[in-house]
Amino acid sequence: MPRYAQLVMGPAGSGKSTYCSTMIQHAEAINRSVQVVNLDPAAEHFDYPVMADIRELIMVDDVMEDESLRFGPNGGLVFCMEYFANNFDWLEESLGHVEDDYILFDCPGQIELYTHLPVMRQLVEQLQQWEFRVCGVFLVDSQFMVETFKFISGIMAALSAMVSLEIPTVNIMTKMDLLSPKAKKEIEKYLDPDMYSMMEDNSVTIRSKKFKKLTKAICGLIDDYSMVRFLPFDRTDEEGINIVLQHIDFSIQYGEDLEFKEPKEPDEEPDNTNYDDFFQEKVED
Ligand SMILES: Nc1nc2c(ncn2[C@@H]2O[C@H](COP(=O)(O)OP(=O)(O)OP(=O)(O)O)[C@@H](O)[C@H]2O)c(=O)[nH]1
Ligand SMILES: [Mg+2]
Repeated sequence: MPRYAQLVMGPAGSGKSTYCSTMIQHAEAINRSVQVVNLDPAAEHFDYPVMADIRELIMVDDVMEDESLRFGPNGGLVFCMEYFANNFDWLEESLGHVEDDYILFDCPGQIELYTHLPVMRQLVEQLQQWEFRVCGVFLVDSQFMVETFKFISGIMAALSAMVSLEIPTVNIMTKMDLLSPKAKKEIEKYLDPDMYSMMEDNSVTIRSKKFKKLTKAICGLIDDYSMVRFLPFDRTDEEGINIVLQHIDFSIQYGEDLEFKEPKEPDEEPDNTNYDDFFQEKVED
């Protein structure tokens, strides 16, 4: 039986930990068992119960205080994640092996983890070896997405995670509840974007010819391959949260192995319908 995982990623402060705790509450409300693993060695506080916590293995503060290492916060985090990648047996032990597990991994916010460092990919490969079906969930703060160029850079970050991890990914715009009604209307066009027209709308503001060409090529790539779409995430909207969860479940085929219930026989069908006779008559005609 497969197990299921969501890798919750995104830039610092994009709402990863809040997403995890919202999902846990939602899962409880719909009577589903979902658990969270904290993979952020610098996490200070989060308001969900954890199944495992990377800080039991290693903490950024300890690494920074170490006289021989002398790391700052970002170098310290990279060191921690590399240490984690060399000690996956800790994770295996913490996860145990429960069939049909559904686990959210709350990842750190350093963007370099998703662009060029190998640790997240190693984690994905390891989880797949443990029979997990993994879905990437890439969060971007909607507050930073209401302008075309910010939007393009958000998309590029999501794309680089998708390309480097090679797993199905669902992109999410968080903190929708903070947007004004006007900004909400404005952001609709970014949820299912038409990159070509977006580029046309804004090309007046680009002065450099070279930069214009490059931006156009990037927009074309994104549009031609329909690579990035965003789902809105408002933590106060149960229905919206359910839609997000359904998209993720679909991408990892959650529920496919659940027992199928026979549909009820329709009442209106007469008991004495004899299909053999029906077809027999047709043939004879
Ligand atoms: N109003 C509102 N605030 C949110 C939402 N999601 C997150 N926040 C706030 O944004 C801040 C950062 O949220 P976190 O969930 O800690 O973000 P994170 O991505 O886990 O941050 P790091 O782990 O530091 O990278 C917190 O103050 C949250 O309360 C949301 O959907 N709505
Ligand atoms: Mg967090």
